[in-house]
Amino acid sequence: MKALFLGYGRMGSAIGNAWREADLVEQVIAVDPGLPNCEQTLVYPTLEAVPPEPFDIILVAVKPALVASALAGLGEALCAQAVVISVAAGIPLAVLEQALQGRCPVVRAMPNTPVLVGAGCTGLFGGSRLTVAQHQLVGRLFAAVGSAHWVDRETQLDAVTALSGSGPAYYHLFSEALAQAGVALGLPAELARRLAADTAFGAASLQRRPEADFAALRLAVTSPNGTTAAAIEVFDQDQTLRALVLRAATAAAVRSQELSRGE
Ligand SMILES: NC(=O)C1=CN([C@@H]2O[C@H](COP(=O)(O)OP(=O)(O)OC[C@H]3O[C@@H](n4cnc5c(N)ncnc54)[C@H](O)[C@@H]3O)[C@@H](O)[C@H]2O)C=CC1
Ligand SMILES: O=C(O)[C@@H]1CCC=N1
Repeated sequence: MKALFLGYGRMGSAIGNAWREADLVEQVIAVDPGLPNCEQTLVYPTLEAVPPEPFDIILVAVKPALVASALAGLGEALCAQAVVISVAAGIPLAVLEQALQGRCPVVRAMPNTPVLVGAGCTGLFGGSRLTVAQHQLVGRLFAAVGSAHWVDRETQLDAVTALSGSGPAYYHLFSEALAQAGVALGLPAELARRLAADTAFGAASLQRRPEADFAALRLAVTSPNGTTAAAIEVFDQDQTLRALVLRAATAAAVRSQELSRGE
């Protein structure tokens, strides 16, 4: 299987490298005017420079404002047999289909950066022209680099973006804050960083067990009148943390909706 990537920055290269390392695609070719040739990926500066051979998958991973123009330049020779996948936040199927003028079926995907280590999660929504075989292929491709989840309504992708698309950054911010707190409490910076990362990994591993209940996991750490209770009381005072998380996720979803209106 051959894959063409339009845009090979952080998200494009994370997916392309992961698919190639998992042997899901035999050849990855990218178009990216901002990159030199990568070690295992042939990178062309423009679409016109790509030899006119058909691809099975064409994944567009440019910034949302550039998606329509990047797709408009896709010639019949490249996309005659392809499924086009857009990972761009907010850009609606209707805009993607219009840019392609019906040349191929389209899927919207909202992955996240942990696809790079096979631990991503991706929300998917397919257009009406997608065949059952193509639906299965796209699901398999994203499941192979984490988990893949089809949503029923396109608008749900705004919530997926706010939760798991942007979500890794929330956890990284929390780890930054926790490591800084460790240093403030007297630990060497490297030890604080390591403890924060290992704690995030350990807690996530417990959360991913079948039937895991997040509240029960929290209570299992929280001895009555103990150290955790003292910290949780600060986080949960007047629902502070939960209210903040809701505000932050809502801001991300609203931004996704704005992007869909071209704002
Ligand atoms: N970074 C993330 O965690 C996630 C990003 N996304 C989406 O992925 C898309 C790309 O985001 P990032 O990878 O973070 O940005 P990025 O800036 O790292 O990558 C974008 C790449 O597109 C290239 N580019 C610009 N114009 C181009 C053109 N006309 N043709 C081909 N390539 C072109 C740039 O040189 C750059 O390397 C965005 O639409 C974003 O919404 C989706 C999920 C997660
Ligand atoms: O911040 C962004 O717009 C992109 C989409 C989800 C994660 N990064």
